[in-house]
Amino acid sequence: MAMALPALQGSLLDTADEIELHGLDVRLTRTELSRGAWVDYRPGWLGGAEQLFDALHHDVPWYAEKREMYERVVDVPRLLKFYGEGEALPHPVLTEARDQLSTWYAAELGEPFVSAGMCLYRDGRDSVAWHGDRIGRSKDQDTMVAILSIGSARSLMLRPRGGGESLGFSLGHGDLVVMGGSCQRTWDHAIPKTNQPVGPRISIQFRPRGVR
Ligand SMILES: O=C(O)CCC(=O)C(=O)O
Ligand SMILES: [Fe+2]
Repeated sequence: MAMALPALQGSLLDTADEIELHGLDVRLTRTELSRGAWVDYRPGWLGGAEQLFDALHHDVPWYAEKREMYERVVDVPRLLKFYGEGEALPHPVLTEARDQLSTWYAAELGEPFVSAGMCLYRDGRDSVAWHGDRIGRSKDQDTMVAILSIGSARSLMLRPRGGGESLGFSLGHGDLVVMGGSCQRTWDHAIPKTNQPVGPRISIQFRPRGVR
């Protein structure tokens, strides 16, 4: 039987979870991978991640993509939206996130993050297959790809290109991962499908100019 929540409890729940970024100066840990690749991980970077999820889920003009595979046209197993350099982002906290990342990594990266790619994984059947973000300069240059993750947690897996032991990060609920150094060309990453009953997840990938 459904129980009515006291009004006070409802309002407490609302105000406890404001959408806000925390700093990158705490709880950020770097994992050095092989061949000059590394990953930074900052759990809980964004507070109020579930509220931001609801806003983006509703406001972003998500589209489905198809691609050819073995001479058949198949659905890409996730929804997408891409915001290029200079395009307004669908929530002010994302502009703040991009700028905070640009400031934090300025010395190491030498240029700002400018684009925001977004993926919506509707359930455990949605995924992204093993790949590196190697369209553009990342094909032969070191760079960074920063991923803010909201909604349900999914595993981001990484493994050396050409084979080797993989490692994984559970990403959701406002967590940040930054893949850096040679990571895009010497390692691959994936969000595998899962049989677990998971809710939807949105990832926002910030990249510098000319990296895709
Ligand atoms: O959803 C993610 O965290 C990863 C997405 C990704 O690898 C990509 O869009 O290139
Ligand atoms: Fe990727």
